[in-house]
Amino acid sequence: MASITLDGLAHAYRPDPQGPKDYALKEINHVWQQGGAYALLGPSGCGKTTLLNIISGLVIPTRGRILFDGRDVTRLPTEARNIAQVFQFPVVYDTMTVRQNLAFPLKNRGVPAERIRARVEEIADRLGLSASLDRKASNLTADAKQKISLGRGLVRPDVAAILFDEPLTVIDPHLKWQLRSMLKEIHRALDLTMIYVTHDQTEALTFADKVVVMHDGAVVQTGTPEELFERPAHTFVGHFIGSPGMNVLPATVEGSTARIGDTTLALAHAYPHLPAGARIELGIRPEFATLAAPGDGVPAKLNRIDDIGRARIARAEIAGRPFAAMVPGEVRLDGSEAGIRFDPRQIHIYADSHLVTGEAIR
Ligand SMILES: Nc1ncnc2c1ncn2[C@@H]1O[C@H](COP(=O)(O)OP(=O)(O)OP(=O)(O)O)[C@@H](O)[C@H]1O
Repeated sequence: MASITLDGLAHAYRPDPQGPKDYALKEINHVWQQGGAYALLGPSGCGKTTLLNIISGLVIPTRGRILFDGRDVTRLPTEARNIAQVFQFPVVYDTMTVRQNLAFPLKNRGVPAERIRARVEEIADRLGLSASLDRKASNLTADAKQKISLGRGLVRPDVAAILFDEPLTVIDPHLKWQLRSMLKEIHRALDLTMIYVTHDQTEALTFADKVVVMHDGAVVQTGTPEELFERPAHTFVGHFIGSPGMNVLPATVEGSTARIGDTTLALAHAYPHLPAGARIELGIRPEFATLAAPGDGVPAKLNRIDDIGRARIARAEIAGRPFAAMVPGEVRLDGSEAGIRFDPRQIHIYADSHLVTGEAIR
């Protein structure tokens, strides 16, 4: 296992990149700590695969270096990097048994037979494959085949890292949660550095200790699932994580007050140094905004109420912008006129999409 350092890494597919828009991956500096469980999360086209391919050696970056335990591997081919990869679709040898498939990466490296047997049985046990060890892989379901692929990625104890590229795509939805928790257990037990690429926030947040969120070729936040929820560093993180995502409204902020339309809100912090000319927005998660009667809080137009089982969510508009808020049991409204109360401690202020840290109010 190794720590992996991305040092000033950037990549453009075109040969003569001029500005940031020409880069599929904008400059990134990051350290994946040895033994960490990471997710690389972002929508399609944000640059996840490009970054994964740079780590695995399939793509040589336009700029910057990649270091494994301090050793520069930027120009080393995949075979020389000592990493394991698990892809979206199963990669198994159909003519081999499950046992032979799992043993393959170890046999290839000349590991003694007894150690292979013990390791294969351990990994099979952890993935729930023990009963099929001596069956031909060809007769198994797509789920079981993908478990074999995962097993082949996990079987070598000496890899620098294991890269998972959307590994649960073919897995039946009701088995996904089970495999995610298996992977988490395996991570805890085996001290492996794992990087898990996905566009699915549930997969990322349940698997990873640290999530790296990418947007438009750039890393916009790296944090624990709690940090991403409680303090989104970028409005994109607020939107992308959470269901529904964070509400974002244009606002005018002066000191410790914010104006939305004609309403003034008191903030829990002061913002005396907002950058001049920046686009200022206020963000608040639906969990911290509550539907209320007209005249209470910020005026809103209520469109509908969704019952999502654990809660009821008001779908409303504030100053013409969509806004989601919690519906308390006691609220009674006639028609669409409503108010929305904000918890001031949970309001975030953004300048040009980036979080601004407030100061204590004197
Ligand atoms: N070989 C390539 N040549 C040119 N442009 C590419 C190439 N591969 C990717 N791109 C572009 O680079 C950007 C990032 O793509 P990338 O595949 O890394 O994103 P992603 O987040 O992995 O998306 P997905 O989840 O759809 O695979 C996209 O705009 C894509 O069109």
